[in-house]
Amino acid sequence: MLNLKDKDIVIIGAGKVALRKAKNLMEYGGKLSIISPKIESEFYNYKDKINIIKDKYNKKYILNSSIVIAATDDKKLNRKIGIDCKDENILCNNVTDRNSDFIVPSTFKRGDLTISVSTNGKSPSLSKSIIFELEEKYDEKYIEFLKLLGDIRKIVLEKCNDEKRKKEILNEIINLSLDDLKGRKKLYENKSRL
Ligand SMILES: C[C@@]1(CC(=O)O)c2cc3[nH]c(cc4nc(cc5[nH]c(cc(n2)[C@H]1CCC(=O)O)[C@@](C)(CC(=O)O)[C@@H]5CCC(=O)O)C(CC(=O)O)=C4CCC(=O)O)c(CCC(=O)O)c3CC(=O)O
Ligand SMILES: NC(=O)C1=CN([C@@H]2O[C@H](COP(=O)(O)OP(=O)(O)OC[C@H]3O[C@@H](n4cnc5c(N)ncnc54)[C@H](O)[C@@H]3O)[C@@H](O)[C@H]2O)C=CC1
Repeated sequence: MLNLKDKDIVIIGAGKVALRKAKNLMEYGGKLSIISPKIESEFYNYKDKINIIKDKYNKKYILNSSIVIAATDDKKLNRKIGIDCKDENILCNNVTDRNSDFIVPSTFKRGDLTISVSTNGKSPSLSKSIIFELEEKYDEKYIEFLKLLGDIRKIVLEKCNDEKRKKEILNEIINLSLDDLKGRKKLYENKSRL
């Protein structure tokens, strides 16, 4: 998982695929710019968050960025953008090439839980379908569940010095129900040592 806060990310092309990648990246922070002569209209809904530049690709636009997404419908141009990025030591995701610097998995989030699936470029459709199944299993309840697990873990790390017991507790609590987890949090909060 990359921490993209304050990183400059440039997306070349502003069609449907660029829009999907942009929405995904917005969830991770980062300063997004898009460069394209034609802009998918939905991009303008995010004009406070995305710097929209209506122009053809030019190398000057990628200089000083950390990550570039080559998302035009011109395979040759996407490849050229990849080469420019290599020259400048910038990581590039090419949406028309399975072998670019990195590929984007299918992803969903439940609070701090992130689930991502990749097929290493073999079948993006399969990634999407597996994510669809997992979204049903890991529903909205996991937001609170994970928050409680995080709260309890903090208490256990502070109050338990026995490494073996610490591990046992942290391994065990993931199997509790939401209500039992709430009870456990109260119990541990009221103890001075665990
Ligand atoms: C290598 C990779 C590079 C990258 O983009 O990072 C790549 C490449 C290519 N995708 C193509 C096609 C499609 N991609 C999708 C969908 C998604 N593609 C995504 C990622 C990736 N796609 C990376 C590998 C991920 C992995 O390992 O699984 C997802 C997971 C994430 C995202 O894009 O955010 C997102 C699901 C989002 C969701 O969950 O909703 C669909 C289905 C749809 O749109 O409904 C289709 C049409 C059906 C099909 O082909 O399966 C083509 C052919 C283009 C052409 O020639 O026409 C190429 C180029 C090639 O293969 O060379
Ligand atoms: N990796 C992936 O997840 C997927 C990739 N694709 C492929 O991705 C490519 C893009 O697909 P879409 O977004 O649906 O196409 P689209 O037609 O909606 O968008 C293409 C964009 O590229 C821009 N563009 C063209 N020449 C440019 C230039 N010189 N400089 C800057 N921008 C330029 C256009 O202005 C347009 O905004 C296609 O080749 C498609 O086959 C398709 C599906 C999924």
